[in-house]
Amino acid sequence: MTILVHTKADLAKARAGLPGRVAVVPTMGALHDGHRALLRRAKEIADAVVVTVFVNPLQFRPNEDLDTYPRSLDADLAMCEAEGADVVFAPSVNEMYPDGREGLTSVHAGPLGEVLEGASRPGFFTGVLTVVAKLFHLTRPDAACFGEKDFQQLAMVRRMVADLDLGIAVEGVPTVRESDGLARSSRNVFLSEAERAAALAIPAAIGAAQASPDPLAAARRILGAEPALDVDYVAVRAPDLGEAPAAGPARLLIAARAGTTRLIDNAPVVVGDTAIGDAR
Ligand SMILES: Nc1ncnc2c1ncn2[C@@H]1O[C@H](COP(=O)(O)OP(=O)(O)OP(=O)(O)O)[C@@H](O)[C@H]1O
Ligand SMILES: CC(C)(CO)[C@@H](O)C(=O)[O-]
Ligand code: BAL
Repeated sequence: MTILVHTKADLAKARAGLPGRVAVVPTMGALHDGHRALLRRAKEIADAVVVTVFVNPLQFRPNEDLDTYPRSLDADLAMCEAEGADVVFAPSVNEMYPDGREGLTSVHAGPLGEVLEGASRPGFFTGVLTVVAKLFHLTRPDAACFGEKDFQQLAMVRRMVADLDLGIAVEGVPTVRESDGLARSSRNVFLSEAERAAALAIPAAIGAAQASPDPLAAARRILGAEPALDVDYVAVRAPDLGEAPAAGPARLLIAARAGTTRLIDNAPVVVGDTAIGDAR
């Protein structure tokens, strides 16, 4: 049976009763099959699983979708129950930030926090890392599961855990997709039929990039052919998100807006592999 708690005090009591190794799955709720994969992985690598459900205001800019972000705690709880999670921590904003957010001590994200998502959403990674650090302290996990869909976030959490010697095993879970290739995302519910059709240019760009010795050009070509998609960035970087290699394994990362909905995706690619044909 899954225990639902809303306060840090009740979380501490529930945590004290958990046996063995504990894995945490931090989420913003509106759980879907991508989250389900994280819950299942957590179950495999630990004896007990804590899920956090918190739409963190600290990582939203004033013009972003904090107020409209989907919230569905009852359904989230049902999924956590079905997947055998032990505890769900769903705090209020006041519980997490009782002294408000002005002047809050925070985790500085470093240079990697300034590029890609960090360039498009200034302050985003400070907001993410600060709340993740708080959630780690509150849940005291041995392991934590994050999705590769948010690839830069996964890299930044790994970096924080290493730099601050947090001693938590960070587990990356591959991106779960719809049958047509679109990455599962809580924000997909906002897409109209036409926007959703346009969004398919993102997995199409990934497919073309993976089949080309010049992944960036191939992805740009596909994205550029979809006028209903407003591309924020398309980039090839090293697998650790450093500078792209001249040749060899790399990561393609895409962010684009379909209507007002911002979508991100990424995948492994190989730069300069002349053995693979270019799908023009
Ligand atoms: N399709 C997916 N496959 C694997 N992991 C995912 C997927 N979608 C989300 N996750 C992971 O779930 C965790 C919680 O993410 P979050 O609650 O923000 O969901 P989300 O679908 O990414 O929402 P949004 O896309 O609106 O930001 C993160 O570690 C995220 O990477
Ligand atoms: C890690 C996280 C739960 C922090 O709010 C959020 O960024 C998310 O859901 O990916
Ligand atoms: N999934 C990352 C959280 C966000 O977009 O705010």
